[in-house]
Amino acid sequence: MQTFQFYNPTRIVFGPGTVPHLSTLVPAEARVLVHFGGASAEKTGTLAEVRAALAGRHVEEFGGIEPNPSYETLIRAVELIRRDGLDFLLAVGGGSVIDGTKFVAAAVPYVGDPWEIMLSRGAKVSAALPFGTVLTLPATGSEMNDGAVISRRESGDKLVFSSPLVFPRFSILDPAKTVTLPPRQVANGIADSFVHIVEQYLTYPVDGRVQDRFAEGLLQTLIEIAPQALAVPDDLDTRANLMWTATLALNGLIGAGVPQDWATHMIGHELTARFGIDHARTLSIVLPSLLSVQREAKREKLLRYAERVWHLTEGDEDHRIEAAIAATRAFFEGLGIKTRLSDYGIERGEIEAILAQLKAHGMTKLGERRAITLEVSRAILEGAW
Ligand SMILES: NC(=O)c1ccc[n+]([C@@H]2O[C@H](COP(=O)([O-])OP(=O)(O)OC[C@H]3O[C@@H](n4cnc5c(N)ncnc54)[C@H](O)[C@@H]3O)[C@@H](O)[C@H]2O)c1
Repeated sequence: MQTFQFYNPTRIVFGPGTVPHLSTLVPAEARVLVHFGGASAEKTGTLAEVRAALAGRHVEEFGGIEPNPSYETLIRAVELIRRDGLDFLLAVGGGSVIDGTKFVAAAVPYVGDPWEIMLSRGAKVSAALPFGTVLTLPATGSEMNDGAVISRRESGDKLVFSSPLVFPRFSILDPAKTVTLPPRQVANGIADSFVHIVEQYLTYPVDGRVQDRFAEGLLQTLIEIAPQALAVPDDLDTRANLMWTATLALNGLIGAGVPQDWATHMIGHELTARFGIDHARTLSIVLPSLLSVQREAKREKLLRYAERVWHLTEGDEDHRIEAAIAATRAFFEGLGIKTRLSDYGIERGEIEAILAQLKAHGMTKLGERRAITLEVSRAILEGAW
């Protein structure tokens, strides 16, 4: 196992009916800005519950944080907070609203151009406003981690930053808040969580037995609950399992002490930035091809994945690896997610432009061994077409 530090200060308040806990979780004297996305938070009644829990406080609201939150929108929240002297943020929504809130939290006290936060990948963050979250979409793990992904529309960038200063103070995880999700978002959440786990598991062995078994347990849970989570929205036990799996998939625990890949994410971000494809769908396009191209580098873990996650024990090693990659693709397709670039109407000729974006963003040595050069990314994208 590799040397590591594990730090996670986010309080999780889990279970149906937990939104009223906001009344004690948000400091009484705070001047609060509630962040939300589109119409869903209002329509589903979650905002009304939040307002009721914070009645009597100084509370302002900022809606319209879009999926793949944009710098252009978030900077308006920064201006509002500075103007009105607000000092506590509450994100109500999925990963986009929470990520956007993290950026705003860091941007408000930032001296200089806040985009530098993204360009420095968070290294320049030295202060941030405190914030909590009410999660409505199990997918990203953003509710219990210190990372965020922000897009800049004018330049077509989609960049990641992280800082220990942007862990949420608390996150309310109420599975009942997910019953209104359209099937597309449920499928996305399952696929996103799945790939988060794979990024931290399917690398090379370092005898991290605890991490491997945590990861295998989470992957098996997703495979087991996916059909029911999609078919029966108000099965709260299933939704609770999905919610907690998605959080544990990316709260730092399973990745501590083991190598991590993240190449699928970095290539996927370029697909969202260029074509607007949902985050989880980009991952489902890239991952099967990446596993295929990287089969030698990942050989030992692929064999373990085949056996422990998919129970594939028949045939020789190459056959089992092939079958595990096919099972991964079939899992995404079974969620209703197409797994090829061509399924999204993307021309083969676009691959050069995607590679140019990767180059422009410094993504020229990706993966757990930094061995995914642009040439390897080209092979992955061609295999994904
Ligand atoms: N910070 C991280 O660690 C991390 C990890 C992975 C992905 N991300 C980023 O997170 C973003 C994606 O977040 P996401 O997958 O949570 O989706 P999202 O937050 O973009 O939401 C997707 C859609 O679902 C709607 N929605 C949310 N909750 C709903 C509900 N309960 N009922 C009905 N509709 C609802 C939203 O309004 C939105 O239209 C991407 O930008 C991605 O890059 C961040």
